[in-house]
Amino acid sequence: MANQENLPLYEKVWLKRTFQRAIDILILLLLFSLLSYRLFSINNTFFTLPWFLAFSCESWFTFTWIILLNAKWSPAVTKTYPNRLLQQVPELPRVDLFVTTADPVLEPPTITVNTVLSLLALDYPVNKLACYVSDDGCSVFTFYGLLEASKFAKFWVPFCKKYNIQVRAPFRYFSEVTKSEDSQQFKQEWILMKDMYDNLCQKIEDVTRNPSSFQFEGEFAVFLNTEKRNHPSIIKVILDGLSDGLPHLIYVSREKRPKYEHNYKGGAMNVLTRVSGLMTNAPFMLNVDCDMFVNNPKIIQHAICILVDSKNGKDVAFVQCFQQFYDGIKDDPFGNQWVAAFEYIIRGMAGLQGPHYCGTNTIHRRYAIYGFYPNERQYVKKGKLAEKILIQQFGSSKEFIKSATQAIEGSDHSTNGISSSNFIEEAIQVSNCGYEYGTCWGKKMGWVYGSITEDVPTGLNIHRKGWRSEPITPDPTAFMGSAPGGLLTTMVQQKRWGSGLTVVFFSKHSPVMGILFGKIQFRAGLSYFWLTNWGLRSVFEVSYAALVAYCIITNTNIFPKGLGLWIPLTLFGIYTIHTLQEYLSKGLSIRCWWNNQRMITMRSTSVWFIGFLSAMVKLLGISDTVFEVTQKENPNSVAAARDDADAGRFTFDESSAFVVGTTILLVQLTALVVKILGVQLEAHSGNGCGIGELMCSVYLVVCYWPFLKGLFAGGKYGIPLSTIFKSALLAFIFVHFCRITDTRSTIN
Ligand SMILES: O=c1ccn([C@@H]2O[C@H](COP(=O)(O)OP(=O)(O)O[C@H]3O[C@H](CO)[C@@H](O)[C@H](O)[C@H]3O)[C@@H](O)[C@H]2O)c(=O)[nH]1
Ligand SMILES: [Mn+2]
Repeated sequence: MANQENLPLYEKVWLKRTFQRAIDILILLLLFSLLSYRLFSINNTFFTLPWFLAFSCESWFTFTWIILLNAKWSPAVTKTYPNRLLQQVPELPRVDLFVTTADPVLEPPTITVNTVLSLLALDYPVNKLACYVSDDGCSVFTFYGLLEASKFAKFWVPFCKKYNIQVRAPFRYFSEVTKSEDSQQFKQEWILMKDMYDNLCQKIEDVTRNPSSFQFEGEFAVFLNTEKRNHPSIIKVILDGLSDGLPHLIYVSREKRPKYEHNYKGGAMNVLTRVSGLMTNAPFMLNVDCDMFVNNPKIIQHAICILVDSKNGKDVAFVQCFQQFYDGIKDDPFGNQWVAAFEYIIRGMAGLQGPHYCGTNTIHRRYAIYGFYPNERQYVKKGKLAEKILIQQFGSSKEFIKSATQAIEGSDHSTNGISSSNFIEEAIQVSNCGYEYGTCWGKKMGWVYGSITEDVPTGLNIHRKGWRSEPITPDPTAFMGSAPGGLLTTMVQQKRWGSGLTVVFFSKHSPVMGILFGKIQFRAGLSYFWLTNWGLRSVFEVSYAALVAYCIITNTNIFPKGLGLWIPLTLFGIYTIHTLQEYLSKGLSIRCWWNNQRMITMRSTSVWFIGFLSAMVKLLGISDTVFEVTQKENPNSVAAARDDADAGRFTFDESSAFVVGTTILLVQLTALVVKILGVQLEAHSGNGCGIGELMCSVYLVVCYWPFLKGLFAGGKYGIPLSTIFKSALLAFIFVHFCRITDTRSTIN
């Protein structure tokens, strides 16, 4: 006990994964052999378009493998010691809590209410917390829900603390029943709480069901005649942090006007940063999406261990918690629970400069968000910032500049001291559309604009200044959220990532620029490619899929024959065993592994490709991309939805998201039919299509099996005729193209 003061608040433990490293290397060697085979097979007959395509794609796959191998090479786990915190730190720092919501229909207010309740009940000194909710939907129902929730919180928070409840999001907590060993008094209070919670949900449900009968009076009057994309700033202090043993709770709906870009979530986060800067100005800020409730009430203490550690914490800009999901469908049919990716990639990045910023479940250092370098504070102090520069950087609000200066100078334990009477006035000013005009917000500091995956460039902008980040995985899990519940929602989300990440790849925030002109370490920058390449990757995967079909239809080959065929075969075999082993060793099932494998193939040959194309259209300045919010199920009905027969089944609609996938499938089917019927073209000089091409094509059809079933099924389980028609047309054009290019080469 005596020497507790010298003990670190957190430690990094390196993991040994010798076996996996060996397999990774083996796969790399096989990839190199395949490339060498290609090079050695160049001669007159082989230097053709298919050869060139195969060589480019395989070079790309090798490059991708190097990226992955590098990212996974030195995994680490970060361990935190919150018990030491209280002994070493005289006073815990303030933390501002940010929640974003954007649409009361796609994100039912009950979800946001539950997240907020779990935040208000955090195990952290109440006077050190303030919760800010950004509502991009400008919905009176969200506001109403929060207002009602704040009344319930007066009972809920003390109840959680009295009985040391772990899960403090009521919908989740009440989904379990009380145990027989619980005391009588507890049971009584439990029933009372449950009644109150049910009552709260009922009230919210009633108003959302009958929007027309809502009375826009008193507090709610400002919402009258507002439109989602055309309204003034609305800021309301719901809880003032002075009484009731509850943190501040502030509702913020920033101004929106049709002529102004609002920059989606990034814009909302920057407004929250400024509004909170005025009021509480905490040195640290937690940000969560509206569906990510707190599952471990001690999470802030864990994160603070890292951020205030005097030895190793000074250059940590943010602490990232894994995204984990509740009530996930069994065996992850849509591949959106990300268990393996987090385990292998994020842990790997932890051993480098740190994980990328995932957009939610993150505790940020305000100073880093303000665009400074890790050791810049000392210079700032000496130099005294000129007012003119501050206005250029932070905008014209004098009060905000005062607060920012305090944050920069590191007077962590003081608030800005703005009086509550002029707070609203100033807060409205900093959340107006025009405020950021001519400032550094969204460019050099804060949440970075320009991509619909705002999180990645924002994290890159921080890492390129030399900051590090740390992941934490406390037990119990820090936060839990809802994964997309269906195929379409998953595909829409993946399309957004494919598009947004491509834009990042080609922007000045790309990892290449970070390595060349910033302070991103080489290997950390390389590991970022794993993410920013998602869209780009699809171009090669789609080309390869097309190439295989082309070979079968025109009776040519790209794979070696005879002994040489063993190279791709071994590669495929070892890769399969390797990924399977990764899943099994994480306790995941074979089914889950397969579901993920086929989803990886499906998304990278369909929606990522659409995302890539839309990013190109945006980069060429033809049209902009839109952030499509992920549909969240009403928390009170999730469990029921999971039980119904639909859970995990593939359902389709007319969305363009399905056209590319259906085309890929039709093209492969055509190729296989051509082969089976024996109506291929005559092979040139004995180099006809072989077993390798056929196996690839069959593998693709197996991956696309749910689509194949969809071709024949009816109702929502079937692919709509219009989609099939569009895809058939595209497939026909492709097959026709194969035939004409081949005739030409025969004539030559
Ligand atoms: O104009 C907008 C659009 C979205 N959001 C909020 O952004 C969050 C994320 O949106 P969601 O539709 O849930 O996207 P997901 O694909 O589930 O989110 C992942 O990907 C996003 C970037 O694409 C990140 O911002 C998220 O943190 C990350 O969880 C939600 O709280 C939304 O309310 C806004 O505040 N304003
Ligand atoms: Mn989400």
